[in-house]
Amino acid sequence: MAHVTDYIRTIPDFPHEGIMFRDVTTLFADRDGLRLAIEGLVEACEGLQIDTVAGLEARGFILGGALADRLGTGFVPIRKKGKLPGRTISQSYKLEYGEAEVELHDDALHQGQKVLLVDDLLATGGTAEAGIKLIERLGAEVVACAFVIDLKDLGGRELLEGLGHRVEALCAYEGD
Ligand SMILES: O=P(O)(O)OC[C@H]1O[C@H](OP(=O)(O)OP(=O)(O)O)[C@H](O)[C@@H]1O
Ligand SMILES: Nc1ncnc2[nH]cnc12
Repeated sequence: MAHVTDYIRTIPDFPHEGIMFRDVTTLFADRDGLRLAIEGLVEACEGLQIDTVAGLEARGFILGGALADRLGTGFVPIRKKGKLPGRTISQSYKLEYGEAEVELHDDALHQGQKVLLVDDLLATGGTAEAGIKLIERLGAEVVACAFVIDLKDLGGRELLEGLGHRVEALCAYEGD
């Protein structure tokens, strides 16, 4: 039986020397691959009590929109700085190959709302942690963080679990 890793391409030295870039465009482009990813995430998150799905730009939008539809919720985008038109809150963070800032509309979530946070890939966990901070600053609660890929060597799972969060991932890479 096929696995999501069958559809994920590795491109060495992108965007910098030494980075093994796990490219999910080939997963998303294939109808069986995309379905495997969405079905896997639905299965991993089934039974969770959630009110909405939040996705991290950009690849988390592709998965998050489909997942929200399948789980019967709306979708809230957490965007890179300067993209959201309304009043925002923002959070800066470090990632495997740089620094960035993400934003959330300040009325996108409300007190007590239960949120599933989705992205394609967990590396250092910096992006997800920034997303969690934004969600929590609006008084909402992150019920779980779901990813297709866990880059185990980079410690993202330990970071998020250490903060008390449930982490779901469909596949892992280590030992690059
Ligand atoms: O766990 P971390 O170390 O934070 O890294 C993971 C993040 O890095 C990638 O996004 P990237 O910032 O490259 O943006 P993109 O999706 O817009 O390409 C990936 O899609 C995650 O969002
Ligand atoms: N190695 C990697 N491949 C793809 N996306 C990433 N985001 C952070 N690290 C990454």
